[in-house]
Amino acid sequence: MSTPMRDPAPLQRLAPISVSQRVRERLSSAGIRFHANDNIAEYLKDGELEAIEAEVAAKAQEMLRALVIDTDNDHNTRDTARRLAKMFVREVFAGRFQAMPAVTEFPNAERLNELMIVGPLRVRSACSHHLCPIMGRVWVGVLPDADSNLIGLSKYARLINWIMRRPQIQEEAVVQIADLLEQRLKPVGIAVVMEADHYCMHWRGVEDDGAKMVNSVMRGRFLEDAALRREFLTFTKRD
Ligand SMILES: Nc1nc2c(ncn2[C@@H]2O[C@H](COP(=O)(O)OP(=O)(O)OP(=O)(O)O)[C@@H](O)[C@H]2O)c(=O)[nH]1
Repeated sequence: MSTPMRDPAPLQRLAPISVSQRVRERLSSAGIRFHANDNIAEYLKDGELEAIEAEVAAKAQEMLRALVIDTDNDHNTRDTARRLAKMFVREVFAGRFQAMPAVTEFPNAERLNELMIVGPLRVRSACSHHLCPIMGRVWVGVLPDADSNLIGLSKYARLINWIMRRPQIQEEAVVQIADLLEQRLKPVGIAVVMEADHYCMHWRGVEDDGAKMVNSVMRGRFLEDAALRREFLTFTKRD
């Protein structure tokens, strides 16, 4: 009498799935994009970030092994996988996993309607292509009206760094910054200029140490009014 073949499907269904797969499935079924520079904090449950960090550490350990590094006997790399996971999840890419910093908005009680400029603000990121550092500076120009909100000066740095602490490309980073500030401040004009060093060009690849990228977003009155745009750009004159 032959033994009936076992159907492997029910066992596969019971196999535990990784935390990252669980979160990816949750995001996909909600129709939420999870590109490198998107924030997914709202879709993480208690304890999942710790589990993601552990999963990243296990995968990083595999990568070190694939690079033929003897992590068992090399005292310098024994703990590197754990450090990499902590760095990506808690530090340099924390802007993907943490909720937006709290920002108090104040009414524009004195009806300020003149150009305000904040900067240069230091920003650090990494390119989405090679995960090499991007180190730069950002200037923000805001033209408020009576209906606009004001925010504390330090909150510009907090919001911008929340966006930059994700794998980015500079063209998308400046747009995300302008979108967020526009949403919070409701100005009649917003301008963002970013100047950055890309280590994927300095450290590797073409190995050009001097090249920088400068780009900007101009919206509302900054688009319509050349004199206003010039005034802002004069203040952001880079050395
Ligand atoms: N447009 C843009 N490109 C970026 C940014 N950061 C890095 N890059 C570039 O992204 C590109 C990635 O291109 P690929 O050709 O796929 O990668 P690669 O073959 O490793 O490129 P090389 O750097 O030329 O060796 C490189 O040219 C980088 O210099 C950014 O913020 N904006």
